[in-house]
Amino acid sequence: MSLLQLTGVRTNYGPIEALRGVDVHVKQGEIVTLIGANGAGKSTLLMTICGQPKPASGTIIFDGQVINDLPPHETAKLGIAQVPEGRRIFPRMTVFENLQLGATLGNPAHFDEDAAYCLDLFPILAKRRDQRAGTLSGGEQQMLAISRALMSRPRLLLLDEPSLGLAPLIIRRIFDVIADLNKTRGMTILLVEQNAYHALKLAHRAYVLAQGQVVMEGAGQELLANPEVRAAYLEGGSH
Ligand SMILES: Nc1ncnc2c1ncn2[C@@H]1O[C@H](COP(=O)(O)OP(=O)(O)OP(=O)(O)O)[C@@H](O)[C@H]1O
Repeated sequence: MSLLQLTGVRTNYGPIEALRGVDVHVKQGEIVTLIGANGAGKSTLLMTICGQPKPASGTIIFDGQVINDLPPHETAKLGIAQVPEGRRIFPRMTVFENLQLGATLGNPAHFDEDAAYCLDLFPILAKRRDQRAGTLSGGEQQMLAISRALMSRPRLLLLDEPSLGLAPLIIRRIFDVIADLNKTRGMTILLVEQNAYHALKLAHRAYVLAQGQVVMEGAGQELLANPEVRAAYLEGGSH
């Protein structure tokens, strides 16, 4: 059974139909990637799962429960954590305070262990522990955003364009960590990426979204080798 199952999901912004009947599922322990051009609806899909905006129709089931009508704080309580595009860390708070905030939904008994885990995962954050988050580089902020999400021990991690605007070396580190979280912690991950090469390489399965609809799906490696995918999303890209 899938941990997450979207069936016929439609999401509108007023007259704009951002999702037009999307079927996507994610099984426990999988990395699933969504790729697609700007405006295809990828971010809307992640946000709809979290509860804002709400789907106009269709069904979203998480661990056997229909979550269509749940607001973001309720989906977060169920174990869905999102690292949004643009990171949205708290710039005036320190690195450590950001981690503390991320842990508010978690079990306080796990705090020390989880903070140590994150600071070990990204040693640069340990160095910057008492520094205001707004003074970090883009890559460090992304590492903090991922760490903050991990502090609640999510059952499903949603990552929206984690490589956006980062240098190639940092991108590699971020993708290594995503792979490692999945391998060593069994973390289930739904990843939205413009960087299709890295994202498809990493994914067990992937979907291509265009104009609010799934137009292709398959194993990550299969889509990576697909001539249409290569022409549309890979050739000329930086990887
Ligand atoms: N808050 C909003 N209000 C109105 N329209 C929106 C809003 N957010 C997104 N849209 C529109 O919904 C459609 C899907 O946008 P979305 O951001 O989900 O796409 P995306 O695939 O994530 O693109 P990008 O890679 O540029 O973030 C686009 O037509 C976009 O202009």
